[in-house]
Amino acid sequence: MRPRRFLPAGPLKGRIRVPGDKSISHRSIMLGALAVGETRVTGLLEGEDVLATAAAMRAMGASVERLESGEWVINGVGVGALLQPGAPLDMGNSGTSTRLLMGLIASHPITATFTGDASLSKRPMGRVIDPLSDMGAIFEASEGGRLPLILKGASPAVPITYRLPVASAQVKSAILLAGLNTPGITTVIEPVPTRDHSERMLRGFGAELTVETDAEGARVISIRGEAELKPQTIEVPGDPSSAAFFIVAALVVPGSEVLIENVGLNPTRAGIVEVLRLMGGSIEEVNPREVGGEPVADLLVRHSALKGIDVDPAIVPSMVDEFPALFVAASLAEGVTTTTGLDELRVKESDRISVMAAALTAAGAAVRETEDGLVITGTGGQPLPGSQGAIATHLDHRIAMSMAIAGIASRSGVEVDDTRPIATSFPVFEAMLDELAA
Ligand SMILES: O=C(O)C1=C[C@@H](OP(=O)(O)O)[C@@H](O)[C@H](O)C1
Ligand SMILES: C=C(OP(=O)(O)O)C(=O)O
Repeated sequence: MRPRRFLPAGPLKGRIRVPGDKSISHRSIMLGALAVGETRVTGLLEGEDVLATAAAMRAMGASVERLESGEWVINGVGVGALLQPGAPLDMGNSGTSTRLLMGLIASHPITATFTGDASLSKRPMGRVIDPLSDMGAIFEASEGGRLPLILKGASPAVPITYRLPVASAQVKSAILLAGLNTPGITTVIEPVPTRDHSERMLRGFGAELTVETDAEGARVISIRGEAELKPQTIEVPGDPSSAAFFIVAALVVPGSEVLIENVGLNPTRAGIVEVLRLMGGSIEEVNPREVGGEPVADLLVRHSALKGIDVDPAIVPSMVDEFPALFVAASLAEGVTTTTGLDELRVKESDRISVMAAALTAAGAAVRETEDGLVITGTGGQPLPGSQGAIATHLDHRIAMSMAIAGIASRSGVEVDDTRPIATSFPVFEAMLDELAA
């Protein structure tokens, strides 16, 4: 364990550039590994989760090499040509690697064992095992559909039409990726829209993919299988989920003004910006442009007097990873913030509802946990008292980073029990925070 006490900071000033988007980085490597020829990626996130994806694609025959910081070159094997890995695939802490790779392997004639850390081994895999089994893949999972598990791919796989029972981009993507090497048309029906990076990137790599809206307003996404992918040059935009910690930090620490460059603002990801603005946050979009087929802008964030609000549950999928950071903002706002519809947060790296309730309470915030959310009464801009002992982060990077921000906005600091998991998604987080707060 690597504990650290995050101490109160003066105004945050300056400009930062957050690392590349984690979702897009995973997909760049996976799709590059399936295209015949050389894919070049710049701005790749070199976090542990993405490195787990890179190692897995290497183990299945692709060449995935780092040239310099963020700059990678991938030589793919072609759809249908993944090799059987010689050893178990260690997915570390990464749900995205696990579920998307299960999709890829499900329609290849190979067998793979998936393992992960203590956090990942508690997370539900039934949500991908069910549809991929319908496509013909065979699973031997641990109790409750968990890791470690063995997956035997189907050859040929059977195309399906599947209606997502949970709003999950990982489940959607797993089925679409399985569809890549499945004869015929594989369809996913998505009643609630989730991040659409897979759709954008599959199309970019040349797959035949259509998106329609049905009579009930659900998205109907179809992919034609036995696709041939063409190698691409990809510039990965900055990760809005990483930017969120610094947006909140700049909003809550008096006197702050921070420019966060190159933040991806895909509408299926940008819910946090909308909610913080509704709370009164000053977040200005400077130089809006397109990077790697995604909308991007620099965000100028200034300290603001935040007000509590009722967060509309319809916005949850577009900010599903940002609630821990939002809870910190709510703890420092004036009045009550109510969140509902957050059931999915209970099956992330930790149960982010309970763990954040306990963490913020330990830091002196007024928090009440409900079945599907938190009700937080803010301090009205006064710093949080701070924590006595160490806050338990349960191998969850986003809990650690959120409580670090709570610490800099506290009177006595907040101690986090383990900062190591931060490296799964944002290895330079502490260095950036220390520099801005210096
Ligand atoms: O598809 C993706 O890249 C992701 C989807 C989301 O998970 P779910 O699909 O489980 O909601 C998100 O929480 C995760 O960080 C990344
Ligand atoms: C939920 C997350 O990631 P994953 O599901 O890939 O572990 C996250 O990064 O917050």
